[in-house]
Amino acid sequence: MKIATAKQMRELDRITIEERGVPSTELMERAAAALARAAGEAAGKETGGRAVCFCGAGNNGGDGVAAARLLLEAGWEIRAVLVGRRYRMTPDCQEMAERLEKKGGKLEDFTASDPDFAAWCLGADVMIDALFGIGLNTELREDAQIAVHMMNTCAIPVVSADIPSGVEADTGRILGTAVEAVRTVTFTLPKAGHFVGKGALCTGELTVADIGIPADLVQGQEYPVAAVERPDVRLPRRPRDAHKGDFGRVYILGGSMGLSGAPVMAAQAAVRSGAGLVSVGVPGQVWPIAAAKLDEAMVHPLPSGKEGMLELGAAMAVLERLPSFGVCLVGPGLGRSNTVGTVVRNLLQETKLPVILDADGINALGGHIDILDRRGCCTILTPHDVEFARIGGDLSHGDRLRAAREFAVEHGCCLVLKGHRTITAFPDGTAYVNTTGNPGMAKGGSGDVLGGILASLLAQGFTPREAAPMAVYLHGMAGDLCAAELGEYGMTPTDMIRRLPEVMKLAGQ
Ligand SMILES: NC(=O)C1=CN([C@@H]2O[C@H](COP(=O)(O)OP(=O)(O)OC[C@H]3O[C@@H](n4cnc5c(N)ncnc54)[C@H](O)[C@@H]3O)[C@@H](O)[C@H]2O)[C@@H](O)CC1
Ligand SMILES: [K+]
Repeated sequence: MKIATAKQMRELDRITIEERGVPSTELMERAAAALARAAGEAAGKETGGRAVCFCGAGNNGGDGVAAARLLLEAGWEIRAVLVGRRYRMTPDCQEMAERLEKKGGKLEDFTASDPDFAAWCLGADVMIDALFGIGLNTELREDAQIAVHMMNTCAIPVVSADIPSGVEADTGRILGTAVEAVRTVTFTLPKAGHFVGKGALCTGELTVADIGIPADLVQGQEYPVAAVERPDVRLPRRPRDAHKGDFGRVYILGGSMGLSGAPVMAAQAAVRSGAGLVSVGVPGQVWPIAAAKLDEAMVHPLPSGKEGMLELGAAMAVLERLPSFGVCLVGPGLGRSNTVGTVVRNLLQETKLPVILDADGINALGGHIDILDRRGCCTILTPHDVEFARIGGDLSHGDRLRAAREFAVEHGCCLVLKGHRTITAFPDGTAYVNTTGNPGMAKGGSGDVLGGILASLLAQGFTPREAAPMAVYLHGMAGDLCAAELGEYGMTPTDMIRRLPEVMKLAGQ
């Protein structure tokens, strides 16, 4: 699903109002209707409930005031409070306050210390958060912070208008504090803040309401960022006359003494996600272990030193084999040493094959990012935050989406920034945010499984743009199946590999 920026939303609203002649209050009424409906659903009541609406002075507040009126008309007891200055109210917010008064309601001033109001709130069925939407641009001030605190500390469901107040729409950063909603009703298109950063944790269940922005306008814009959801992932039916050569050859370079499981898991994941042939190169000392664990994948020993890590000669041995492969995954369990780093860098410089760099494969680029820059062919990096920092990624501003996109553009690579809501960014500045996965996947070995799935999809002929977001989604889906069956604590990456056939089957339907 496409994701719009706050700027794009403002522009869509503006054109609709100024050029298409749709009154802004009409848009607001539709937004309010969706909001009021969601509030009723969250409360489990169509009528007779009690709702508190916290409204800001901007148009997000206007949505809240209008929703309060709609609930009042539907037989609810409501209290709507203005958190902000009356003289700052936008014309549409004022208009909605007048419409509320005409129906016998009132937009009161929010008084944080009013015990009667607090007591009334405690008896509410639902709270509506309409403090700030896409217009939020600075940290919340004290009165707004108190209102957010009230919403977050009462055990009453909160429904947010457009985006939980306090969440920065384009980044998901929290500006001071933010509402933790059970539901968010956004308008026209979702925003990045619903999916990334802490904003993703505040959003609750997200619904997107059509408020009457003309479809041609919505479709006429380019949206560089999208969320990957179930309908976006579809595996084609395999040709009936296919043979194993049609589904590609994956080469995996990994393993070291003490890290023999990583290349094994990557290879098993590659096999389980459909690769035609999988070969694994590991240091000689690790070879008997890896070979004993792998049935379908073919394992061969590479020159290795005393510590069970690759020796310099490994680079040439691998390079001789690579021409018959479609993709090379470098890194799972390689370990860190100067020699390993040199082997990885030699490979990157010499092969024209698409390379996925994971784990210690990424670490080998620390201080040598020029090698990535000079690679004229496809390189996909799959770092977590620490690995990302080692190769110069900057997350200090808290905007993961921007960091990933900037890195991919600057270095001309595909970057898969792993974590909650993994981001996949491309050199043209586009990016995808994943929506599957759970904390049960935060275990050693999980990344090896992702590397294997990604290598497998690339070998099967999917382009990096197709393969990377899809691999991340399928990996998360396997994790979600495990969490549902086994729970987040006990599930393992090996369990995820076992669920891959089911995941691939579901994605093919
Ligand atoms: N006609 C339109 O443009 C529509 C707008 N809609 C709603 O309007 C929202 C956008 O409205 P606005 O642009 O008025 O902005 P908001 O209502 O999101 O924010 C209100 C205003 O508060 C000020 N502000 C920003 N940060 C602040 C802070 N920390 N403390 C105090 N004040 C702060 C800003 O000047 C901003 O304009 C959307 O999120 C959506 O909910 C919807 O009603 C649909 C139609
Ligand atoms: K809001």
